[in-house]
Amino acid sequence: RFLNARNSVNCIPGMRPLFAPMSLFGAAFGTRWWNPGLNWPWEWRKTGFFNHTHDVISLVPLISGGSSVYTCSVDVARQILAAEGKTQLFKPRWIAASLWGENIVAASGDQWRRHRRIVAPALTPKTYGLVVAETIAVYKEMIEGENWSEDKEILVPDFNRLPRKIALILISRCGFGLPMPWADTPADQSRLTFGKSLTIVTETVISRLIIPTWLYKLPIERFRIIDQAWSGLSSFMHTFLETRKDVQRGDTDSTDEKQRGDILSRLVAAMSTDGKLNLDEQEVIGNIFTLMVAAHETTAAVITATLGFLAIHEEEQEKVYAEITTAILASNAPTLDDLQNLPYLLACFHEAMRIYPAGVAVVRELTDDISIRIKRPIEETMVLRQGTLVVIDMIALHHNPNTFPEPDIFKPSRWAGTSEHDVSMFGFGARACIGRKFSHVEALCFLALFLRDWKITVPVSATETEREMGKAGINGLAFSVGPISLRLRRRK
Ligand code: HEM
Repeated sequence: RFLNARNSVNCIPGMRPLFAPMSLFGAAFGTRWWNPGLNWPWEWRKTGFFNHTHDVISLVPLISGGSSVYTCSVDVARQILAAEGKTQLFKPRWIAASLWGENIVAASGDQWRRHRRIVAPALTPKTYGLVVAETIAVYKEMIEGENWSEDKEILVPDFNRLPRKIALILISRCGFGLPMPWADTPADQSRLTFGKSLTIVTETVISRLIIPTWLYKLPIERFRIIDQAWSGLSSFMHTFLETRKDVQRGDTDSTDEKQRGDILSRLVAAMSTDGKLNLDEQEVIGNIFTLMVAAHETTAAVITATLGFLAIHEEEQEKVYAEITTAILASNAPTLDDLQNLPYLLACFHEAMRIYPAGVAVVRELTDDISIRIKRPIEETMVLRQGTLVVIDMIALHHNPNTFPEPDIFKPSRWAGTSEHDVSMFGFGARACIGRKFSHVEALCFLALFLRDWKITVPVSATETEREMGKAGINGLAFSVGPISLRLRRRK
């Protein structure tokens, strides 16, 4: 079995652990020398890929799980993903489709093209204008909801929960027209709210993929709540869908609703469209869920990381503060145009995302042989065989000293002059992130408001905070910094 598996990855050198990372035992044992576990790209970021001397390695498990090929090279990633849209690349089926229904993230080939053509036109300047307006509103709701209005100085433990809440509210309101409030308390105490259900569901996506469903039926309180969240979320989504269908059929008088043109409107409209741009109900549910998860966890994780780094690096924070006060001086609240005048803040956001890339792996299955040129350990052509599972390891790639010298150091200036379209943390080629602009607008607007009003510091030493951030891992489907505490001091 082992020899066959090794041959399937063309005998490329690499790791030979007992279990594949994405398998029940592999995930359960965590990262050990004999078991990479789910978090190995982070834990071994300094030494992986034979100390970054190899562009491509293989991972062949000795006992269970499939083999795969990993790359840490931007150049190799671009070569592989250049085949996107042709027939050689597929998303593995287990990625997301099995949980909720076919969707833009999980689909391949013509199916993917159909989903992308339906969803992409919903992300327009009108949407981004709404993101700015709602970010300003949610920021105020946060200050009131957290009772900070009168405070001069505040210590916020587990700061990570705030960006998570903000990002969830923003994608719900701006993408799906769901008026999610800051205070998320259920009318009926025995039921979970939509926000709580979605949070639990996103936190348990990976375990849901790995652990058999019958285990959740055991009389264990934690499993009962998880099960309740999954079934509750499903009925919430069907309700949203029915409501929006009524609106589009004209059963309600709300002109606002009818003119919305958001992601949900486009998905629902696709249900009554014939031909190539049609979606069935399960596909609409699949897309709602996937977009909500893809949008909120990623952006939230990077906002937290950005604030963590700026709290540690006061001199960078002061540079950003000077930029913010100049850029939004004229107005009390930033506009979409003002956000273009915050290049250094954007560079800080990108640098935090490079160190903690929220989209942690880009995974494809090859349906045909592909030849690639590699540089390390020697320049040569390498053939990746049909059937190979290829993982573009976004942590190794963004910590590769050959591409990013001194990769552990927070250095926003390294992004100076990079076009925002070329930022590798959002993926490559035809399937690069559809929400890049959404995430930029949301993050810049929130960070500008927050850093304009508060000077942030770390309550423990900088080294200790970096260590807290470094307890990073996959949270739901996004890679995210560990929980951090921040001290806020009002600027004026
Ligand atoms: C910091 C924030 C974000 C990061 C780091 C990020 C990262 C990524 C990456 C690396 C991919 C490529 C995955 C692949 O090729 O397999 C991707 C795809 C995608 N992202 Fe994002 N993303 C972010 C925010 C968002 C937001 C805000 C949305 C929605 C509004 C979104 C929706 C999507 C979708 C739908 C895809 C799949 C596109 C396709 O396959 O055609 N993402 N993202």
